[in-house]
Amino acid sequence: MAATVIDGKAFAAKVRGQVAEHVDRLKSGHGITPGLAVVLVGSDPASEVYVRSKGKMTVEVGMKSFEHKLSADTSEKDLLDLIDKLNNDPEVHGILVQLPLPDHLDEDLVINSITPAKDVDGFHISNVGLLSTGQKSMVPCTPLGCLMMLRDHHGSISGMDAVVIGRSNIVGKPMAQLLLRDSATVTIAHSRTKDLPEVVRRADIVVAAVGRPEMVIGDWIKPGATVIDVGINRIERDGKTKLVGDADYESCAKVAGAITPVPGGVGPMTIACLLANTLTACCRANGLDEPEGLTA
Ligand SMILES: NC(=O)C1=CN([C@@H]2O[C@H](COP(=O)(O)OP(=O)(O)OC[C@H]3O[C@@H](n4cnc5c(N)ncnc54)[C@H](OP(=O)(O)O)[C@@H]3O)[C@@H](O)[C@H]2O)C=CC1
Ligand SMILES: Nc1nc(=O)c2c([nH]1)NC[C@@H]1CN(c3ccc(C(=O)N[C@@H](CCC(=O)O)C(=O)O)cc3)C=[N+]21
Repeated sequence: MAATVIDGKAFAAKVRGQVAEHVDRLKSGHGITPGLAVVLVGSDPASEVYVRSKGKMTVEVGMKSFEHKLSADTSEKDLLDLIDKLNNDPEVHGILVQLPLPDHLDEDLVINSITPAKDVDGFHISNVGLLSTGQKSMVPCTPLGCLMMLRDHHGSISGMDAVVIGRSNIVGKPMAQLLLRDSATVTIAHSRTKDLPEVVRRADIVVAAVGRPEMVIGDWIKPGATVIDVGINRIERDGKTKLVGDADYESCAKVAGAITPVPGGVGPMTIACLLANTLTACCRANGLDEPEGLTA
């Protein structure tokens, strides 16, 4: 049986529709417009495309979008000054600093200078600590998007065996925390994991966040398992540039019960969750009820 394709693009459109309804209500009922500031340092073409599409969708759901493009040689002080300004700007409810930053900038220092309440990426140490202790926090967008799709597909993931491949601070680790919070039995695999195929074969849920094109193959997948493919890799094939995930879609889809495609899976959900987090941040900042179903 071929796997069910989890349509992240359609799901993301639905989430953005819900966000837009809430934004409407905030505007008409309270005279408040949520605002998202995105900071891009340097001119990586892939990042520029991504920042532009975020800006477009931010405006589409009725929010204010503030884009700050800084040159690649921006000093740490100038970047920190900008973040300080955004931290204190009442029109800005969410701040995202596009990663990775150029090498001369200290990523941890920069991220931790964002006011936790405006940290819509959920990368600030304070949000990381809150999430891992089960307290209310800002939840990282990519893992949140993955969790929404898993909950939607399975109803509950309680008691399921989940393997997360990758242990980065932005995807792997927060993903594992969220799966654990929903009572999955979680294994985190990484480059030092012994016999990765065997570890993956035990999983009812496989989240691939490795950054290696089509590394996870069908032979590793337990029949009927759900494959969530976080990978975004641009590769050359037949003289064309192509976007592929960290899972080999063709072979995995033959064995899995459900799978997310690339493009059209986790990526669009990430942006939808960024908008949902901005809405949540705006509601919290104004002492209003948080939108239901849009937070973890
Ligand atoms: N769809 C979306 O919205 C997003 C997609 N991405 C994509 O997700 C992927 C992962 O991103 P990110 O977490 O930032 O990547 P990182 O490079 O920060 O982390 C990759 C992780 O994969 C592990 N790894 C690398 N090679 C292997 C291997 N051969 N076997 C097992 N584990 C391995 C690394 O292990 P170790 O720690 O031991 O080095 C590391 O923990 C990328 O393709 C990225 O483009 C990222 C963010 C958002
Ligand atoms: N502070 C920070 N937060 C991030 O969340 C963050 C970041 N930095 N740096 C880069 C990564 C990557 N990322 C993506 C989000 C959406 C798509 C996405 O929408 N992808 C489309 C395709 C886009 C295309 O065609 O290029 C899809 O998968 O369908 C991709 C990648 C967020 N990241």
